[in-house]
Amino acid sequence: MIYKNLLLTEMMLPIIAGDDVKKLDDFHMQSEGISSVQLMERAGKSFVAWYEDQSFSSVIKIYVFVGSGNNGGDGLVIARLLQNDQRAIHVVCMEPIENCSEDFIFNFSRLPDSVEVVQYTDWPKEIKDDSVIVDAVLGVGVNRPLNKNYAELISFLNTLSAIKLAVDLPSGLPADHTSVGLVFQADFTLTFQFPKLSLLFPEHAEIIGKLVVLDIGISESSIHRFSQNRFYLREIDIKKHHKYFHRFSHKGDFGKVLLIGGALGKTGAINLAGHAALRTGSGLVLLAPQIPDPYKFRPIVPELMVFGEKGGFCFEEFDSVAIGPGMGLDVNFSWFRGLLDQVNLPIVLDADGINLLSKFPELIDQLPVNSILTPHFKEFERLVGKSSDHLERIQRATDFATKYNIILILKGAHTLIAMPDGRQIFNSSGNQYMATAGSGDVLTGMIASFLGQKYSPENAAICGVFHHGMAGEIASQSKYRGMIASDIINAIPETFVQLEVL
Ligand SMILES: NC(=O)C1=CN([C@@H]2O[C@H](COP(=O)(O)OP(=O)(O)OC[C@H]3O[C@@H](n4cnc5c(N)ncnc54)[C@H](O)[C@@H]3O)[C@@H](O)[C@H]2O)[C@H](O)CC1
Ligand SMILES: [K+]
Repeated sequence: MIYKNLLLTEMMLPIIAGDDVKKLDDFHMQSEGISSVQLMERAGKSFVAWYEDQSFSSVIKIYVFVGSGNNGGDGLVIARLLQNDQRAIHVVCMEPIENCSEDFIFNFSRLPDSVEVVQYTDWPKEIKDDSVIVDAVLGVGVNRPLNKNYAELISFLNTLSAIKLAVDLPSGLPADHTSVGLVFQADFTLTFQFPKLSLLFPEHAEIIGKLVVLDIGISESSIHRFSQNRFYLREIDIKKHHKYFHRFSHKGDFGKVLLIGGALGKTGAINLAGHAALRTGSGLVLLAPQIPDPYKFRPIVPELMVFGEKGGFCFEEFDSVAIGPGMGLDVNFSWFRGLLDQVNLPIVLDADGINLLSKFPELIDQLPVNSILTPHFKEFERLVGKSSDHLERIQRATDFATKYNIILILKGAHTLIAMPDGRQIFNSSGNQYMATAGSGDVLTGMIASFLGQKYSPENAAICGVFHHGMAGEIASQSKYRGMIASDIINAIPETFVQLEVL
């Protein structure tokens, strides 16, 4: 355990390396006194429990493809548990049974006669579109490129429009790094206990489909023994990162936020950030648009105030400051350096605030400790250079966060929060509909709001990222691809209601 200052209860679900899964299973089995067959049974059961809840559970034909290891063993448990009078289950084995793992062989012997079994080499390669395909060929044990039969099978399955489910990992996908080869293309990936790192990579979006993490009863304390520095942020983690207010709390406790940005033509950005800050609970929000006559600026809602005074910002009057949304790059170096010189509390830096750091890298060192940077991939690339893949990108994010003692939020699907102590936290909330103009400005406003409410920078980052994703999920339930950033803002209050953070 490398983060000794954190209690187990303060930590999130660790994402452990594929190579450690076997060690984790062994440790768990020893400490809980259960056998590997029992653990495999739990994996199969959790898969089937999920399956029976899906709209496609009424499909009659199910094909289960099994490899020689324990992923294949899981497939056999699934085949047995799915079997009933209404369904026809076909198991296709990639290897001769005698070459398979012990637990595979045991579960093979438990298959009921009603399950039809065929060797891949004898299989006629026919599947109707109204079938379900369960891919239990390879899991975390994949250790070499696919041979001819495996490649042929996966290429064929990928052409079909049947519903495709991957057990633990889409076959062929390595657990911890980017795939370069052929991989099963799933509609759903049902992964056991914790998401494997590669399931969080944008390169694999097309092959993972919808990601579901199934609990198979391995305790978090067992998983923590193998934890390195990667965690998965889920709904159950959020409550403990929040502050609570009481009847006697006053406007000051909820914080006074200053948002600097909004050049001509881009004032919407601070409007969105400001509105989001209010909806996140800020007491007072002032917008400082970077236009010739700030008092001509019309805030999006009357609760927003405008900061238009000449002669400096008096940062000590504010509980939090965010710089960047819509600010533009037409900013002079000494003005920007002056801002960073004056401010002595952690700030949020977004968009053009980050682009300015790329333009004037000598200012990176001037960021107050624990400041929060929220780049998307392109802004991050401008800051640190191109990464060859997501694995390299997240490493660079961590290097940056530790080197400069800041929190770096790398926005995207499964947004990464890179902490200055080296932890990498991957977010679970959010969806594709959030990729819309102004979504990032909303996040900035939310994080600035939590900072202003005197959350620690770490908690402000965690709560901001999670609530933002959750608000996106809520808003998209009725808007789908027509969702806009303002819809995300309007859904923020509902996130607090659903999480019972009141
Ligand atoms: N705690 C858990 O998450 C549990 C996971 N379970 C499942 O077990 C697999 C891992 O099983 P393992 O036997 O270690 O590996 P695989 O089944 O993925 O594959 C190993 C098998 O395949 C051969 N192989 C490797 N690469 C290739 C290739 N390119 N082509 C052909 N064959 C290949 C290798 O030689 C082995 O023979 C995990 O993913 C879960 O699904 C447990 O059931 C419960 C606990
Ligand atoms: K699989």
